[in-house]
Amino acid sequence: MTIRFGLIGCGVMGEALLSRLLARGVYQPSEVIVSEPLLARQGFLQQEYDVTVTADNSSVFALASEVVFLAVKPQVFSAIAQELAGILEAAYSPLVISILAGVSLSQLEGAFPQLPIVRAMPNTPATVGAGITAMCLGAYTNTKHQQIAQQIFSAVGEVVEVSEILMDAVTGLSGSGPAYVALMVESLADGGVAAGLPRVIANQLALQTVLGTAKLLEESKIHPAELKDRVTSPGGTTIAGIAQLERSGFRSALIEAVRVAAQRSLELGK
Ligand SMILES: NC(=O)C1=CN([C@@H]2O[C@H](COP(=O)(O)OP(=O)(O)OC[C@H]3O[C@@H](n4cnc5c(N)ncnc54)[C@H](OP(=O)(O)O)[C@@H]3O)[C@@H](O)[C@H]2O)C=CC1
Ligand SMILES: O=C(O)[C@@H]1CCC=N1
Repeated sequence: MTIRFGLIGCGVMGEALLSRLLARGVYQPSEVIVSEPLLARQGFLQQEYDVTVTADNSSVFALASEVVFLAVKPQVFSAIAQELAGILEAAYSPLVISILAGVSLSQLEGAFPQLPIVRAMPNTPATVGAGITAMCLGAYTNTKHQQIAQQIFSAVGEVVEVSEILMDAVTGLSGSGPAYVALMVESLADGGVAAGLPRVIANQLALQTVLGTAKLLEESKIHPAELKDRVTSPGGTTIAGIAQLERSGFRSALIEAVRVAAQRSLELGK
């Protein structure tokens, strides 16, 4: 079978995408080639997913007919672009999808001249099919490329299309956001332990509180402020907790976290 999908860099996000694409049957293992530098990691990926594995990024470009998906760290982007520059003319003209934080369409189009490019920002809940991806389309893309990217990211969750100028803000919010939420779950559980709960129970209560609240907001479509008001009894426990959160700058901390992460995304592309 022809190789249709090439993945350059199969770490946390690459593997999350790969496993779901295979599980959903978007690509068959025989249609996929993956490049990874470490022998041990190559062995694992080959065994686990039965895909073709290589250490040579140029083979990915030479063999993948439909999509080349870049999932390396932004810091190695220029090295990879240099490495691939020589082979681009001889290869197919695959759709290049990049999930590299901060790396712009113009940088990608400079590295892969005339190729259709999609810049995207998924997030780690993609691993369980509950991610959200924002994407924007490069100058050489057409409807078919848009559909391919939609199909790939739909396999791991929701997809929104945004203009490129918003991609750094997306990165600061939904790209990095799972880490903020994980920190919150951990801290809520720690608070429970501080208040006397056994750790296992505290972890379960914290996780389900975040999950349940997200589900309630999603299904009821009520504004978060309204939900907060519904929980907050006059003179009760919740308003005491909220007053403390406000004294500690909780909202401002989250607003600044997203803003600073967006700024960092912008810097990573420089
Ligand atoms: N983690 C996240 O939540 C998200 C990450 N992203 C973006 O996804 C990209 C990947 O992030 P993440 O998966 O977390 O990072 P990882 O470090 O987990 O994955 C990157 C992988 O690329 C491999 N690699 C390194 N150099 C090369 C090379 N020259 N050729 C091929 N493969 C190489 C690494 O191998 P080794 O480890 O041996 O160096 C590693 O397995 C980043 O650009 C990031 O901005 C986007 C959305 C969310
Ligand atoms: O921390 C990072 O740079 C990457 C991008 C978004 C999530 N992780």
